[in-house]
Amino acid sequence: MKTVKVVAAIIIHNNRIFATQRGYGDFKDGWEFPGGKIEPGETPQQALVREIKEELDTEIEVGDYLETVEYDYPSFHLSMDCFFCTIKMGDLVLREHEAAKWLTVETLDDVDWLPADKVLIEQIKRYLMKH
Ligand SMILES: Nc1nc2c([nH]c(=O)n2[C@H]2C[C@H](O)[C@@H](COP(=O)(O)OP(=O)(O)OP(=O)(O)O)O2)c(=O)[nH]1
Repeated sequence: MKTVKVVAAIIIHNNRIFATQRGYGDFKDGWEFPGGKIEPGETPQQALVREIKEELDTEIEVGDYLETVEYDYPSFHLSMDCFFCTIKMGDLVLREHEAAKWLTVETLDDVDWLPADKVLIEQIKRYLMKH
């Protein structure tokens, strides 16, 4: 099975996390962390800065690494590096996503996360409670 290498931004602001809803494709309407595929020659951090600029017209600072999610979808294996990020400049304009929400520890479970993301949610809650 082919492996798709992805990087995802857990954007944090005032103790809230930015979740986005996919606007197209196989996972349309699922909720995710913004990001995308790492291109050849890029570090995960460089890919993340590029993706967030493209998708949300915003410059981010990539901070703490959380974990790499390994997940088998029916047609590919996903390997997704996840980093906490903060906003340097920009207003998170939705250029590709159909919706977005700022979620708190209490509301993090309220959206329908993509299957691979579910394992991350408990960890993010713990992180938010510690910081
Ligand atoms: N960005 C992101 N992708 C995720 C998450 N969870 C998850 O399973 N994925 C999957 C969905 C996609 O198959 C892949 C992300 O790649 P992508 O954002 O470049 O996907 P895409 O379908 O838009 O691909 P493309 O049109 O650019 O080829 O990872 C997540 O939290 N964030």
